[in-house]
Amino acid sequence: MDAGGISDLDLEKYDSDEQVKIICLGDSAVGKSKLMERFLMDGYRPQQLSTYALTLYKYTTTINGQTVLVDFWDTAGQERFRSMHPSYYHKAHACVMVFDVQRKITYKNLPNWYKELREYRPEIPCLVVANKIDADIKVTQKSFNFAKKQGLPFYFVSAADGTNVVKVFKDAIQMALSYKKNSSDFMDEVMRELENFDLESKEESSDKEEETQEGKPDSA
Ligand SMILES: Nc1nc2c(ncn2[C@@H]2O[C@H](COP(=O)(O)OP(=O)(O)OP(=O)(O)O)[C@@H](O)[C@H]2O)c(=O)[nH]1
Ligand SMILES: [Mg+2]
Repeated sequence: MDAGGISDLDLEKYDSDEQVKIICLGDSAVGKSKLMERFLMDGYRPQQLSTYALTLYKYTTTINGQTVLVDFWDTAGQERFRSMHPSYYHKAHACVMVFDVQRKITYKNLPNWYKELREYRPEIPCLVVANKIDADIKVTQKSFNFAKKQGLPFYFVSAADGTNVVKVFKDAIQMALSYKKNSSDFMDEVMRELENFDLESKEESSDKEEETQEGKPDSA
């Protein structure tokens, strides 16, 4: 894999018709990287290491005779940070949100990830993915209602044996493309405008004003 240069992080490119950006969210160790690797290389190497930096996985496909370049964005250690840098969401066209069926807490955290996603990208398609079903196939009989409640597509998958992995990512690409075609540029325009504001000013105004010590003489 090429190391990639700074141009890989040039977000302007996502304005062109044939490029889409798909992000992946979810707690640490749910299998985000393994799912992408499975899809892209159609191989699976169990590995304990987690990814500590941003990884861009590049994928090229042809849809309706048109070449489409897909960038899958993967980042790691998300659990520790609880939230992502805004540029991770910027100009994303679809999101794959992953939890681990073997660890309930990763399912319980989905609403947090979803809330943050919607703060930055109110409209993009979001696919909910229950990973690691190979470890216990019976979990597919359990109901995970979060996706249904939010009206999101839901998939049982396994990066280990490949179940539904291609389906999820192909669907994600399709949805990203149709989002890009059909969404009015209006929302992106608004987001761009908002980003010109100092993001912190939002926080300041919602915080209670700190008491100021200024001008107070030291009491001796
Ligand atoms: N049994 C099983 N194990 C899996 C599956 N997918 C991933 N794993 C294992 O789960 C662990 C975490 O997988 P990663 O892909 O590194 O998880 P991640 O979500 O990218 O984690 P961070 O990079 O830390 O955010 C690894 O040990 C994988 O081998 C799966 O489908 N089934
Ligand atoms: Mg990872």
